[in-house]
Amino acid sequence: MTVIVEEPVFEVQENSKNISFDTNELVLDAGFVMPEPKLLVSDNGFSTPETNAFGKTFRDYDAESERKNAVEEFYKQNHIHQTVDFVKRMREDYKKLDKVEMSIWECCELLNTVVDESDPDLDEPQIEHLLQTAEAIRKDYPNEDWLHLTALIHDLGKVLVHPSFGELPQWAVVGDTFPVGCAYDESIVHHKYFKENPDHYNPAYNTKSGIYSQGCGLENVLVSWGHDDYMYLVAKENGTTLPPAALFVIRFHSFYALHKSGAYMHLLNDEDKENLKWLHVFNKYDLYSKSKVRVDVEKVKPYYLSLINKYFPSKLRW
Ligand SMILES: O[C@H]1[C@H](O)[C@@H](O)[C@H](O)[C@@H](O)[C@H]1O
Ligand SMILES: [Fe+2]
Ligand SMILES: [Fe+2]
Repeated sequence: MTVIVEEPVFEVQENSKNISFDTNELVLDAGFVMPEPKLLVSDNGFSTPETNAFGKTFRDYDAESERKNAVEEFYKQNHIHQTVDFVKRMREDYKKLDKVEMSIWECCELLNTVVDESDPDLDEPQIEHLLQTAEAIRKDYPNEDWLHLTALIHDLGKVLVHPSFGELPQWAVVGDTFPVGCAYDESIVHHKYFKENPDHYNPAYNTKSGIYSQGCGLENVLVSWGHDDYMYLVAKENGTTLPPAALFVIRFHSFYALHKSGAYMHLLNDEDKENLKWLHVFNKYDLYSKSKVRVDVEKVKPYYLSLINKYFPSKLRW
């Protein structure tokens, strides 16, 4: 599907500081010119902070903090209730997109009241996180406007907690995601609570590949239901012109067992492996831009409105 013009030169350097990126280009047969992420070391890039706004290291689910117990209780509920049946039901219902009609920006504004109970690193309203991520990535990738918009919208699916979107409980909306229908990898946060999930005892679902086959492609894998898959469906069904890598990033950005721990690689196909490179880039900004520093919404709004206009219809079905 993709034609590689130059050898990929991307590599992930987890612990590096002050890294920025340059790009080579990939040409898609669909006509979109897809850049290839390339890692360069420079002094101008986004530097990843050592600690979060609470003085702890990022994604430390065991550190004593004011958020620890609530986050653990969130994952307990999430791990007990995300089953194959539940995911299938949610996908069926939400792919109808019959709940609401609104623009992307209206949806961003709706997130100004939503605080994510699964997140040990942030207790700010979600609109802050969207803008912080987008502005951080924009500095390092000034020419990749599709990536700026991807960052702006990646968490919009969290509106599922809103009454007009079905008012789903947080365990069905936020938090890390993982495949259902096969064994839960040990690297998943608070893994022990899967013992209370009925699928854990189903022999069809509890082997390494479960109901899937080697290399089947993530497209064919059911992933726990939440804001990622929902926003992917919304973007795709409303005919976005964002490139495939953007849809992949939106759909799998919470799948930390894959993009951080390298689990479930046996389910990926070649296209997934290409797209994963952009997800690694994206994750750095998604995670480490979380802070108490606010973005001036009115100042940046015209820029993001122009991107929304470029890649989306003015009103979307949600
Ligand atoms: O708590 C967070 C939050 O819900 C994010 O939106 C999600 O993408 C992350 O995977 C998760 O760790
Ligand atoms: Fe997210
Ligand atoms: Fe995010």
